[in-house]
Amino acid sequence: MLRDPSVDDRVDDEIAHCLQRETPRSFFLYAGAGSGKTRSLVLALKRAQETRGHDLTLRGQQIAVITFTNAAADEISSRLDFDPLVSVTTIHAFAWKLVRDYQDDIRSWLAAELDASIEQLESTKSREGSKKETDRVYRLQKNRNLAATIHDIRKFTYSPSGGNHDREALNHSQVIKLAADLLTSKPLLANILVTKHPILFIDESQDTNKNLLDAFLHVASESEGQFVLGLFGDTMQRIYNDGKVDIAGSIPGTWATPVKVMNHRSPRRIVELSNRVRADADDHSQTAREDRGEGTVRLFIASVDSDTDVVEKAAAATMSTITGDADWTVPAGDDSEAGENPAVKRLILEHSMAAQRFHFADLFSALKSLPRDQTSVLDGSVPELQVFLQQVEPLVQAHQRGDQFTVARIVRENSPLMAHKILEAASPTPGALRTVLEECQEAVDQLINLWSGAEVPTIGQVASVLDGLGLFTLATSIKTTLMIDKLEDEESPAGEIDAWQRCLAASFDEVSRYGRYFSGMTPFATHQGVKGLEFPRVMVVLSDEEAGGFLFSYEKLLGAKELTASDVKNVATGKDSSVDRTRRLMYVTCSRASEALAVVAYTSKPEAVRAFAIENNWFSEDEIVLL
Ligand SMILES: Nc1ncnc2c1ncn2[C@@H]1O[C@H](COP(=O)(O)OP(=O)(O)OP(=O)(O)O)[C@@H](O)[C@H]1O
Repeated sequence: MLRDPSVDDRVDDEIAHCLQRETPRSFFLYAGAGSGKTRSLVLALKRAQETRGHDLTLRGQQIAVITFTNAAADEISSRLDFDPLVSVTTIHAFAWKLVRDYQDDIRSWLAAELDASIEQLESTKSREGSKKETDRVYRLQKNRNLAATIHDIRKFTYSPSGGNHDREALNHSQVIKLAADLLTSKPLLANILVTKHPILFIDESQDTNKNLLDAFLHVASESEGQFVLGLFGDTMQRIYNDGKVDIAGSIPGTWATPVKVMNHRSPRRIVELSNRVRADADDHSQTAREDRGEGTVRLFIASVDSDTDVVEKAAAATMSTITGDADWTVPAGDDSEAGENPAVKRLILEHSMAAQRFHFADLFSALKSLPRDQTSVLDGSVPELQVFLQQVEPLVQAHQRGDQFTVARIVRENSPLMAHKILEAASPTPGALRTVLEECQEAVDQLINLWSGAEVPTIGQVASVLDGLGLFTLATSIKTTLMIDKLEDEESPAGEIDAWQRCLAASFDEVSRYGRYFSGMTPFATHQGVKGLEFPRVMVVLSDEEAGGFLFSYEKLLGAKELTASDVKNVATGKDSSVDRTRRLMYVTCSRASEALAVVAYTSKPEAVRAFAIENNWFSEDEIVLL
């Protein structure tokens, strides 16, 4: 077995060769988890800076890099000392920069899109009065209005950070589709791309929008010898549906296809498990570095109806005993709960599983029932809750640690009461100001008083006190809910108010926990959210029942549940099946661990999962613990 850590250095040399002016060649890098793809990407850019920087700059050309997130773009730019030779952007920003000057083309494209959409909406009527039908009529009208006036729009706009809903603003998916369509249909635009950016790298290419990726592949094939398209990524880590299935199968024979084999992140046992998980999807197998050691993996199997706190605590304790690493458990005497042990990253499939484990489930399920777009609920930015998260919570905490300076600052900066009282005092003499401060202090005391009993107050109790005192500004929906509560309306109110009533009935602790979870201050992360990251101790929690989705099924992957007829059909026709998707997710999660890995599987058939794990050589008998 090859275990020389520098074995993949030749891959970097091969990529550097592809970038030379005399021998430009597109390439697709085959590289699995932890193989140092980012390092190879940055190294390639650095070499291009040295060999071609001067020449490209003279011609006003730039190397372009497309990343998956803004954070990744910043990281790469900073590693290159923000050299203007390299333009690093997300896909949306790149697409818009490419097309924004072609306003007439944008207009014709949008007009054609609208016509197609109108035609489709006209031919798909639903039942009169149904939500679907109301929605259809609304969209039809909106599209007809826009189509009728599109020629009056002087300039189309787009903002990668979103938020602009004006008539002339394009949305995220339109910008991607527009760029893809124009790149394939307008040779001029493709020429401009190639002239401006003779080298284009795409990071995380497996999750890059398939239409746009196909457009870049088209440009690369038309401009061979003048343009280098470099694809980085790992097909086994494709986790969004937007990505292109089987990129590897679309790579022309003229491209370079270097392969990295070393995993620099994980110890031998974890690399071996990742190889096994991957083996049924393709034949890429990795080698672990000698100096990463042996590492530990365990599969804990529990029945679906188990108490998750008990199971996961027991799994962590067992990991601690086996590895001799005390960080798997919270030390005795530490008052943080087991679920909050920051040393163990717990990977859950859905936010609701974190809500359950981190105790904000009542609030979260109430928020999820709000009849609105769920984006803010699922990223922690629900506007109505910000007063609790940004004002009440820090104020109470500052008070509890005796930091009156911070309490005063929060009130001064945020309280309408303070501003209002100062205005009321006709001439703000020092005496009048003192009175204002005393009144504010009284309001703060009343708020703090809610925490003096044995019980933490509910969100509703806090809101009610704020409402009465005017200390901080409450959102209208919360004020309305409080008012309805006061009226003691006999009829159960529907929809939004009902959801807010349930939110207000939750303990204030839940809102703090909700805030901490979404600001990344807990050990929980979702399976999809940890792409690209690594942690020493990882606990992967598999629980289809709790996740409640239909896209993934660990029960099917682990042999506890039969494939459905459509799964069988998908497999037979080479289509992506739920087992394929789940296997990729399992590969991503397990390969995050750099020291030890615990997989906790909740299943309806513990024995079947155990048999599957042993038969497929994922885990040996003594690596499996039935809980
Ligand atoms: N040649 C190398 N020598 C030493 N360490 C390396 C090397 N390449 C990468 N590493 C280290 O290995 C780890 C994994 O690297 P990196 O995160 O870049 O891999 P990746 O291919 O992007 O992984 P993934 O696809 O799993 O997110 C990092 O800690 C990185 O610092």
